[in-house]
Amino acid sequence: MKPVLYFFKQLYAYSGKKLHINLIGMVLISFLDGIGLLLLIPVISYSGIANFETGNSNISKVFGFLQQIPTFGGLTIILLMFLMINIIQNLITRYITIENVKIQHGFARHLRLEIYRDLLCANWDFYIKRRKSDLINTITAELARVSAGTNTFLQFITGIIFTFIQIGIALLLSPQITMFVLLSGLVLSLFSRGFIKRSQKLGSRTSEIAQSFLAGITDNFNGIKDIKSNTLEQSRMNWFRSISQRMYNEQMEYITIKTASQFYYKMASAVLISIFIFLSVNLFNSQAAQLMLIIIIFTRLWPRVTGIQASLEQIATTVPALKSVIKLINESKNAKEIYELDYQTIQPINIRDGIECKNVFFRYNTNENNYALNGINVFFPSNRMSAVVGKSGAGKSTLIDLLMGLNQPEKGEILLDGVRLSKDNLLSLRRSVSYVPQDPFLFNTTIKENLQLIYPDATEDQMWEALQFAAADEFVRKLPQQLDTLIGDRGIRLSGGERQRLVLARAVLRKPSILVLDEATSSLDTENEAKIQEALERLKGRMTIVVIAHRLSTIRNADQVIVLDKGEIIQIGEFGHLAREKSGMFRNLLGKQMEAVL
Ligand SMILES: Nc1ncnc2c1ncn2[C@@H]1O[C@H](COP(=O)(O)OP(=O)(O)OP(=O)(O)O)[C@@H](O)[C@H]1O
Repeated sequence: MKPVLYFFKQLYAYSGKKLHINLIGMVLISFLDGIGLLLLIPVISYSGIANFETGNSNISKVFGFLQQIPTFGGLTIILLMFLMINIIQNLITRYITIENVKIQHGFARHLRLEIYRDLLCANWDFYIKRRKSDLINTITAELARVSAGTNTFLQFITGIIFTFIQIGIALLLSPQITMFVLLSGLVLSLFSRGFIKRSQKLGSRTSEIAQSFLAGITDNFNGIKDIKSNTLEQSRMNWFRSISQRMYNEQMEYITIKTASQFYYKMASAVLISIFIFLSVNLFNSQAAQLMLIIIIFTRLWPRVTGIQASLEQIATTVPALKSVIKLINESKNAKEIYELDYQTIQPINIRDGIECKNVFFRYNTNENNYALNGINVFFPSNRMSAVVGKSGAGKSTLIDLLMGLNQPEKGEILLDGVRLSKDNLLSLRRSVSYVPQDPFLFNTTIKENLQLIYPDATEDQMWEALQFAAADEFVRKLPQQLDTLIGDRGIRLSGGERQRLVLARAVLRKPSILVLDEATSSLDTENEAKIQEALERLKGRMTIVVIAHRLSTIRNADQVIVLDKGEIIQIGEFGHLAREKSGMFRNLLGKQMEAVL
């Protein structure tokens, strides 16, 4: 129940006045509905089907005034009232339906925006601990279920209000019959708790299957090349078949529970009404008028009771989705690192002396003993090129993630010109960094728009200059529409090297003061690598460059080379100097690469 309350509070905070107006509208409709129902009685009386005796009964008191009106006029008045009530009732119903949909979708949009903003503002650690497909699933499928749940919840409130007012009217007409219906409803609701529990369990399974489905599909298309080249189609098809079957079973189970509970209620209704009529006629000698009332009250009140039950079951299936959305909201809020998205006004940092790692320790999992970085002390001088090398898993990417403030040291500190890197200067640092990752990201749009992504105000001349720097101008000129050429999903229409050069051009376009390259030249041929090397050489005095390189030839001109092994710095110095250290790992790495080339 807690998650439902949480969302109700959120919904209330979001819709406020609108929800009040809707509630008043619902009360009005219920009253009008009740009056319409009451009017049926004199109509029946006039028609002569049954006679509601005058006297002391509640009904005769309500309709006593009608006796003053001549028969023909009375019926006309009643029918006109009936018509008016129906028109007003339907107009309000239409208004409320539209307003409820507005509340439902408006609330979903509000939640979506909030969650997306929180996700964008969450730190890197939040992302490395989660599957991307789970995040996608929560903000798409689970949120859609929450939105549908909001609708059910609004229906539930409507149901409750209607029921209470109908109960009031029914009590006015006949307290005994109403009490009987209510007691029966209560007894049945005790039996139906099982349905609600089963619905909730089913809802958890729905969430879990949807999560696995999206994760599997995402992996499938991300790894389609591997699937094709390793003939894994058959096994993927088997996986797909099995998860589709689970989805089918789950839908079938859902409909089985739903129809079972509805069947149960409808049968109970038929049995109860039969018993009641039987008892009324045989034991209490009720008249036609009373029997009419029994049927009217039963047929009006009972569907409300079953409607509430159906809404409760549906809300129960939504609870797991509510829980996972709440979890995501809380976790992303706890991982907040950006407090104001409009950070264009934040000035980039201009590093004068350099960036220093002082006794830095970092591990990905604080429950484990393994440190990815273990007591790192190093200085990256400004406007110089530093290269980080080491075997796979040595901690190179982790180190530059810390330099960019993506992760924070567990112990020790990162100093920018002597000032500790903290949340106060984090965005200034990020605004001065351009980063080229191992697996660079290109949008499925034109080259121009991909370049503008980093620097929206760039002129075409500046773009060509950046492309030339990255040795990418030649291939872009050869493309049919040059800068306006569409490059396909994630740049798939370009070769690996072309993609890398384009991303490099994008990185230098905004002339950052810090350029971080993670394996940025790994897909380049020797000729283009040499061009990049020259370009980096030209930039050396103008920006601080940090390069991770497996291909050691790229960093031949680096001002300092940092050799990492198992999270520790084991060598540091100039390329030539390290190359001459006979027992050093750098020479070893270099030797292995030379062997590979030969
Ligand atoms: N997200 C993560 N969660 C847990 N451990 C991680 C994570 N990323 C890296 N590690 C671990 O931290 C250590 C350093 O990894 P890192 O990626 O920094 O190495 P690297 O030198 O950049 O390797 P490579 O050259 O293969 O990219 C490795 O032992 C790795 O398994």
